[in-house]
Amino acid sequence: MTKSEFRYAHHPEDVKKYTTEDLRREFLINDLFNEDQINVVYSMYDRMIVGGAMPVKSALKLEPTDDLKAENFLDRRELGIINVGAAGKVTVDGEVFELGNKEALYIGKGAKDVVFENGNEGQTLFYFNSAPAHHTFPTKKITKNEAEIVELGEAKYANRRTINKLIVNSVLETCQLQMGMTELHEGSVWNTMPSHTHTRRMEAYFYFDLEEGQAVSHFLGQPNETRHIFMKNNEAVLSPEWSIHSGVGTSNYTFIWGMAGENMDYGDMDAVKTNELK
Ligand SMILES: O=C[C@H](O)[C@@H](O)CC(=O)C(=O)O
Ligand SMILES: [Zn+2]
Repeated sequence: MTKSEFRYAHHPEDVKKYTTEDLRREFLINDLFNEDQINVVYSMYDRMIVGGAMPVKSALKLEPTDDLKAENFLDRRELGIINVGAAGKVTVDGEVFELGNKEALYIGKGAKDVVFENGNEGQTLFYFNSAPAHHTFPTKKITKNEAEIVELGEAKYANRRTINKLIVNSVLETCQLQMGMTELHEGSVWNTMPSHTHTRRMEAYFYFDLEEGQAVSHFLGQPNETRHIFMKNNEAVLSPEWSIHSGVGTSNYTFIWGMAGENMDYGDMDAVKTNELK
């Protein structure tokens, strides 16, 4: 079963007036994993789809939603999946890909049958992002061994973190999707500081491996007009092209970032000086 939701894009002048409840309704995605269900949010930010699949008793087939008006989900799209749970498998037109925890799969445009299945080591949880695509690049599994890994931050700023660039153009070709996973080291709690915007691309963050009872305060908004959303484990948040996307946790955590838009240049960011944030 697939549950689908549609989200509009916003003008930053409107978002200035949003209450906590408005911000959460528009930007927070807090219902990604339900037993034997696929949940998708179709966003007007670069038509990015953010989703989660939790196969328990049965295998789950990725079905097109009404927003897609397509025969198959990937007729005009590409897909990036990262397993944030126990081992599971994804079958793409008959080809089986075993995905362990924190392993990724890129699926090119045109694949017809994408099926998610649980393994037998515990509960698998597949987080995914999908963007429009106009060319078919090969489907490929990516582990940390193939990833481009960058160490960032400093313990004295509580932001030591390992950036695993999994689905990026230095690792494999995609049309516009870029995805990766950033792991905060123990004792480090700040991500994406100094923060940045990139008007050429939207972004979605998905926070996981956050200890029970802890929270991440995610910051959004234009650099001179920021807001925050308190987030729990396994929740995602949409970041408009004009918004910063940074967070601070009450403990360490891991998050997945996914982007779609104009260019494929990971380094294309407009940095914001930390002491100029408002
Ligand atoms: O545009 C790039 C993204 O915001 C993230 O990759 C940043 C990030 O993971 C980090 O600094 O911790
Ligand atoms: Zn970014």
